[in-house]
Amino acid sequence: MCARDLPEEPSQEEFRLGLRNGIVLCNALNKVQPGAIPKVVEARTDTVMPADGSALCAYQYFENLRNFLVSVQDIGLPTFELSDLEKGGKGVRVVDCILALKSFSESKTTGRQTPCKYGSITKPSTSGKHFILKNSDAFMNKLMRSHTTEPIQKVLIAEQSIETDCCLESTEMTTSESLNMLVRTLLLDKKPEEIPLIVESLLIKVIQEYECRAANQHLVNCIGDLKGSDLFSRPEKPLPEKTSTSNRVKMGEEKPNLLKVTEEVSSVGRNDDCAAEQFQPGAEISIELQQKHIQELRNSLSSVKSGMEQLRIQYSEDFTKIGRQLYILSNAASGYHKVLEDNRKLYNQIQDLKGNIRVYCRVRPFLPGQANSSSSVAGMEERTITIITPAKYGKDGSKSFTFNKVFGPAATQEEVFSDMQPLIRSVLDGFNVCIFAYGQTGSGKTYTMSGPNVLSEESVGVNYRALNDLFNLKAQRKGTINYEIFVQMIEIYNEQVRDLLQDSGNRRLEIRNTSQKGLAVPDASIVPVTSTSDVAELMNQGQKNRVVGSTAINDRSSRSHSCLTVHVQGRDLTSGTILRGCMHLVDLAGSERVDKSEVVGDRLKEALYINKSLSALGDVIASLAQKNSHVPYRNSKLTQLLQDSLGGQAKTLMFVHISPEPDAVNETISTLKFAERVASVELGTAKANKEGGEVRELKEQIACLKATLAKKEGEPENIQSTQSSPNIYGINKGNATPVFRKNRQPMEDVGNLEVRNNVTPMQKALKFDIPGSGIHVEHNSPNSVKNCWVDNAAVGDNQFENSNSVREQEPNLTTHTLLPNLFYQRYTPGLQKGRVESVPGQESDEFNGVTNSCSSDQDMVMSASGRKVVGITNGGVSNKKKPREKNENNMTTRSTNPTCKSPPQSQKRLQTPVRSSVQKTPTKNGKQLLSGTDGRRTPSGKTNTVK
Ligand SMILES: Nc1ncnc2c1ncn2[C@@H]1O[C@H](COP(=O)(O)OP(=O)(O)OP(=O)(O)O)[C@@H](O)[C@H]1O
Repeated sequence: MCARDLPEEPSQEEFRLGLRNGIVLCNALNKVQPGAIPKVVEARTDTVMPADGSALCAYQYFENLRNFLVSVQDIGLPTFELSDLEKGGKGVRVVDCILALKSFSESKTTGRQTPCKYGSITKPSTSGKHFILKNSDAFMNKLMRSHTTEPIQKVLIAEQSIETDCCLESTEMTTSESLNMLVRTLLLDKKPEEIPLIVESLLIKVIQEYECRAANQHLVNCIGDLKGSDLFSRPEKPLPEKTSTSNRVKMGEEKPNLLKVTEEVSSVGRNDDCAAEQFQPGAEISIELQQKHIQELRNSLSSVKSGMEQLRIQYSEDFTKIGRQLYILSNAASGYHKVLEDNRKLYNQIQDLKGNIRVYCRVRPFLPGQANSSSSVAGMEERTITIITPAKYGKDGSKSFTFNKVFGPAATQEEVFSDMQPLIRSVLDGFNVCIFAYGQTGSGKTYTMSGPNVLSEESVGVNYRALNDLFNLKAQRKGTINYEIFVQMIEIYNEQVRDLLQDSGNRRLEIRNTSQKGLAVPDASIVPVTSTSDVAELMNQGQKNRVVGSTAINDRSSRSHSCLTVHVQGRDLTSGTILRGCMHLVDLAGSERVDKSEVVGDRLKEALYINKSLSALGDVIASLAQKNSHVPYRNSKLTQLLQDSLGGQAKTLMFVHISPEPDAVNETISTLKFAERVASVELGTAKANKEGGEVRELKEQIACLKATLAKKEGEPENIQSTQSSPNIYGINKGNATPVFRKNRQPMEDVGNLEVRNNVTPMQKALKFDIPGSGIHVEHNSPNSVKNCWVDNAAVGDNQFENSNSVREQEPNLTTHTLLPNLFYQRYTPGLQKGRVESVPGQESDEFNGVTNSCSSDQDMVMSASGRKVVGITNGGVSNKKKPREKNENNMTTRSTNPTCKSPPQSQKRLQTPVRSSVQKTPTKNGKQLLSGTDGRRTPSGKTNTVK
C-alpha cells in the first residue's frame, strides 16, 4: 500500500495499515529530505496483500520503518515505536511524528525555523549533545541494523509483547529473556576479537543511559520529597516493588550484571511516562540510604525530642525546686536580717541598760592631694576595724578593735547620722544625750559634727541634721506635745569657756555642775530656735567665732573644744507632763604630737592645753572604767563640761575618728585603745526627765501661796515679777538673735526630777525662817523634798534678798512648804529689776555661779499657767568677786557624792547679809534664825537650823 491507496479520509485503522510497511513514510521523508533513505523496499506487486498486511515481509517491514525512524531521529524529529503501528499501539505518536515531519518540510520550504509542535526531540543532531531519548529505540535500532533479520524479528516481537504487558514482574522476565537473546544474537556471528569492542560499546551506552536515568530518577525523587516536605510527619512510604529488585541486585542474584543492566535499561525505556516511578537501582540505593539517614535522623530527632522533653520536665522540676529553695532562703535571709536587727536592738538595749557609752569609729578618707599610699586600716567589718600595726604592737602585724559601729572612708554623712538618729530622738522623750567627737587632729571630727568648710545638703554634719530631726519630730508631735527648743554654743579654749554665740565672746564663762545632772554654762547665750535655718545661722556664727589655726597637720585645725547644747522642753498637751531633754554635741580639739604638728608660740600653748584636757578626759574614762569612787572631773574644763554625760544618766555616744595615713598609725592605735576603754564605761541606765502632773500641781500650790504672800507685801518696788517672762529662758523668741543672759541655768540642773529626788536627808530636813519676814520654812515633808537643794538655795538667796519687805508684810507667816524663788519671781512684780543687770564686763565668777544656782529652779519650773518664770538674781546683794574657797578636789568629791555635795559658793557669801539680817531681827522666842542653806554647805552634812 502506498499513499495514494489511502482513502480521502482514512480511518485510524486504515491509516495504520497504510503506514505499516513504512513505504509511505520513507517516501515522504525522502521528499522532505532527499536521499534520507537511499533504499526503500517496495511492496511486491505480484503478491496480493491481505487486509491486515500480515503477509508483508518482515524484512520489508522492518527495513523501511527502521530506516525511517533512524533518519527521522537523525533529523531531530520525534519518533515512534514499531509497536505504535501495530493494532492497539499508540498511534498518536505516529501522528506526532508525521506532523513534525510536515513542519520540518514547511520550514525547509519557507526557510524559517518553525517550531516543532509535536515532538520532544527538537534539537538538531548536529549539536553534538547526547540525546536523552524517551526510549531506547534509536539504540535498539542501531543494534538491529547489524543483525540478521530473523533473530531480530523475534526479539522485536518479544519486545512488542513486553511493552503491552502491564505487569512489571512479567515484563522484567520477558525483557531479560529478550535481552539475553538479543545479546546472544548480537554476538553470534561476531569474531571473537570483535566481541570485546561490541560489549564495551554496549556497556558504555548502557552506563550512559543508566546514569541519565538514575540522575533523572534521583531528581524526581528529591522533588517529590521536597514537594511533600513532610519528611518527619508523613508516614513512611513502603518501598516500592522495585526495592525487591534492588535487593536482588545487591544480593547478586543469578543474572549476569551486563544482562541485568540491559534488562533494567530496557525496562526503564518502556516506562518513560512515569519516570519518577521507574526502577533505578543506584538511585534506589541512594534513596534507600537517604531514607535510612532520614530514618536515623528521625530516630535521633525523636530521641532528641524526648531528651528535650525530659530536660524540660527536669528543668521545670529543678526550677520549681530552686524557686522553693530560694523562697526558703529569702525567708531565711530576711529572718537572718531580722535576727541581726533584733540582735542589734537587743545589744543596744543591753548597752542602754548598762549605760555603756556607745562608740562609733569613723575612718577619714585620704584627702585630695595626699599621696594615696596604702592605708593603715587593714580591714573593716560592721563592728570591727583592723589596723596594720608596727612590729611592736603584735607579731601578726595587725590589731583589731571592736566598737558599736565602724564607718569606712566611703561612709556618707547621712549614713553616719542615720545610725545615731534614735539617740537624738530620745532627747525629745526627755533624755539627756551627749555626742562627742574624739580623735587625732585632722582626723575628721569637725567634718562629722559640722561638715566641711563649704556645706551642701549632703555634707552637713551631725549637728545640723540632729536639729533638723528634732524640728521634724516636733512638727510631727505637734498635736500631742508642745516643744520648745533652745541652743547654746560654747568653746573651751585654753581652759577658758567662751560663748560662741556672742561676737564679743571673750568673756570667761563658768561651768556649774551644781547638780548631779547639770551641765551648766549659765552665762552663755541661749537662743530659741524654731527652724533648721535658725540653727544653721547660729552654727555659722558659732563656727566663725571658734578659734581655729593652721598647723602642719590641719589647715584649719580646731584649737578648742566646742559644744553645741540643745535644750528641749516639751509639754504633753493631754497629761500636762513636762519633758526635758538636753543634748550636747561636742567637737573636741584634736590631740596632737607637738613635734609633729610643728607648732610654736600660741599654737604650742594651745596644743598643750588641748592635750592636757584630753589627758584629763582619759583619766576620767579610766576611773569610770575601773568604777573608781573618785572620778577626777574637775581636772579640766572639758571633763567638767562632760561630767553629766560621762558620769550621769545621759545617753552618750563617742565618735572616734582615725586618719588612714600609715605614719599616723601610732596615734591611731592609741586613739582606738582609748576608744575601747570608753566603750567599756558603764554609766547606768539613762532616765527620762519627766515631771508628772502631781509635781506640777504641788508647784502650782506653792505658786499660789507665794502669790498670796506677795499680795500682802506692801513694797512692790522691792520685788521683781517675772510674769511677763515669755519662756523658760527669758529670751526673745521672736528671732534667733543670740541674747546674752548672764544668769541662766541649763534646764537639766533644775528640771530633772531625778536630780530633785536625789536629795540628802539633810536637805529634806531643811528648816529655816526667812530672816526679817517672820516666815518659817520647814523642808521636812516628803512632798516638799521634791525640790533639791538648788531650789532651797534659791529660796535662801531670795529670801535674803527680799527679807525686809516680806518680813514687814507678813512677819508671822510660816509655811511648811518649800518656797522657791518662783514665788517671788512670779508674783512679786519688780523683783527682777534688780537682778539680771550685772555690770557688763564684770567678772562675776563665783558670784554669778551662785546666782545661777539659785535661779536655776526659777528658770525652769513651769508656772501654773504653763508659762515659765525667770529666776531672780541676787538683786541688791553684792556682786563682789570672791576667791574660791574650796579646792578642786573637794568639788570633785562633791560631784561624785550627792549627799556630801557642797552648797554653791554663793550661799557661803550670802551668809553675811543673812546673818546680819538675822542678828538684827530676832525671832519671837528671842533666837536668831540662820539660813537653812548652812546645812547644805557644812562639810559634815549637818543641817544648821538655828532656833
Ligand atoms: N569623711 C570625710 N570625708 C571627706 N573629707 C573629710 C572627711 N573627714 C575629714 N575630711 C577632711 O579632712 C580635713 C580635716 O578634717 P577636720 O578638720 O574635720 O579634722 P579635725 O579632726 O576636726 O581636725 P582638728 O582636730 O585639727 O580640728 C578637712 O579638710 C575635712 O574636710
